[in-house]
Amino acid sequence: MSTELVATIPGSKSLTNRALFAAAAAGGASLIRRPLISDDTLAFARCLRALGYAVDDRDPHTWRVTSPGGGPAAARAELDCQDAGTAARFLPALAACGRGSFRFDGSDQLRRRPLGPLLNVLRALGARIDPVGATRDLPFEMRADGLAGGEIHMDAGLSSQYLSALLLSAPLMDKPLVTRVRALVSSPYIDMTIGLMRRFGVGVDRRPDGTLAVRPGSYRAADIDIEPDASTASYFFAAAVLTGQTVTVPGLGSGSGQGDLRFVDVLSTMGADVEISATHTTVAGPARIRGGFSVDMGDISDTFMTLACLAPFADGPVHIHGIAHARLKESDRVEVVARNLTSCGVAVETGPDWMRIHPSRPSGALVACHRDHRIAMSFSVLGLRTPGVELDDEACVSKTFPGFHDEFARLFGDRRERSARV
Ligand SMILES: O=C(O)C1=C[C@@H](OP(=O)(O)O)[C@@H](O)[C@H](O)C1
Ligand SMILES: C=C(OP(=O)(O)O)C(=O)O
Repeated sequence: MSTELVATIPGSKSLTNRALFAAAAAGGASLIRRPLISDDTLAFARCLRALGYAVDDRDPHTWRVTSPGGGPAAARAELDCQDAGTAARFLPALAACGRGSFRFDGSDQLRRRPLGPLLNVLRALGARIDPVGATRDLPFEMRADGLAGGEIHMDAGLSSQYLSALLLSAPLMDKPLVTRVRALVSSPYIDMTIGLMRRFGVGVDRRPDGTLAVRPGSYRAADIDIEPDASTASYFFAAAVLTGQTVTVPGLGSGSGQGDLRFVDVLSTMGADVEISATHTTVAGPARIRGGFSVDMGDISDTFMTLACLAPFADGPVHIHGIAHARLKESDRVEVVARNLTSCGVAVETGPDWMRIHPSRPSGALVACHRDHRIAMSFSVLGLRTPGVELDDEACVSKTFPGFHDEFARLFGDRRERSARV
């Protein structure tokens, strides 16, 4: 019989950091309710403070951002983006709208991630950006004197975050910005950016030729609620499928602005019973997990690892494609998932932008997380039906969900008890 479990999922990282950006650029006081409190959002808030914005994150339920509006007031700042891709992509575009010298850096992991296409556009719009030392992108030194706007051409095949950064900063530019991009990956995040900007009073025109246009103007301070993180919810929905239970996530429903909620469509293909209402999403695990399908996860690549850890239990192979850009995240996720699945005795094949997982009976292994929160959380799902799965770095989940292991254990039992039951 299926037990109904209600998961408490913290706020969306992507919405929290976009809201922080817009609130900083807006004149007045904005309230961000139920923000995600994790390494990535705290790093973003600290960087905004370094740029001269007042971000009060003392109340865990409601963050308050107070700003005169516009680009940063600071004339000099050192920005440590830590591991946060959103900080390293969005904040250079904000800083470039100010006047001053800004040095950007991040962790070793972030230094390996590409920024080139975005930095080249910022240069073309007026920022001077020089690498520090022999590195490719981060760390770099920026001399900012405002951004001109105008029409830009960019390749967004490595990350959609470059385009989100330009759209978010566009109202602060001198002239209208028109963006013409090729090869856009992770496109639902652009819809999220446009939706969030609208909530702060800024419109983005979608033109029939596929370009996006934003006029100079002002963000309006807002009071917004952050919905639970859909990528994080994927581990709990996948756990429902693996354990044959029912998991509900309140607050994540049909009005969600997060593309990763589409992960539940993949679970439905696997036989799960899925209900998305206005107020919640519920996934009930099937009696048999169906495989034998191919799925393009290019738009929702943060959830491909969740699927890869569920796939060995399906009754046919699962082919995942469109995930080349997932090699450029916290780790080379295609490679790291394949190696860890292989260590667990799962038959896997990979190519440049795909992975095929064959039905297997996984066995326990020490999972190499590579400081990648999603590797830790995805393999925790595999561990629900695999005794002896251990993570070499449990703490790396703090990038997006510091309380992950507690919430997982509260719903599905402690790992050792689970192993004894399997
Ligand atoms: O804009 C965002 O908030 C994000 C966009 C995606 O990155 P890419 O566009 O690099 O795929 C996603 O993987 C990341 O977790 C968050
Ligand atoms: C890719 C991710 O993060 P970011 O790009 O925001 O660092 C992620 O959270 O999986």
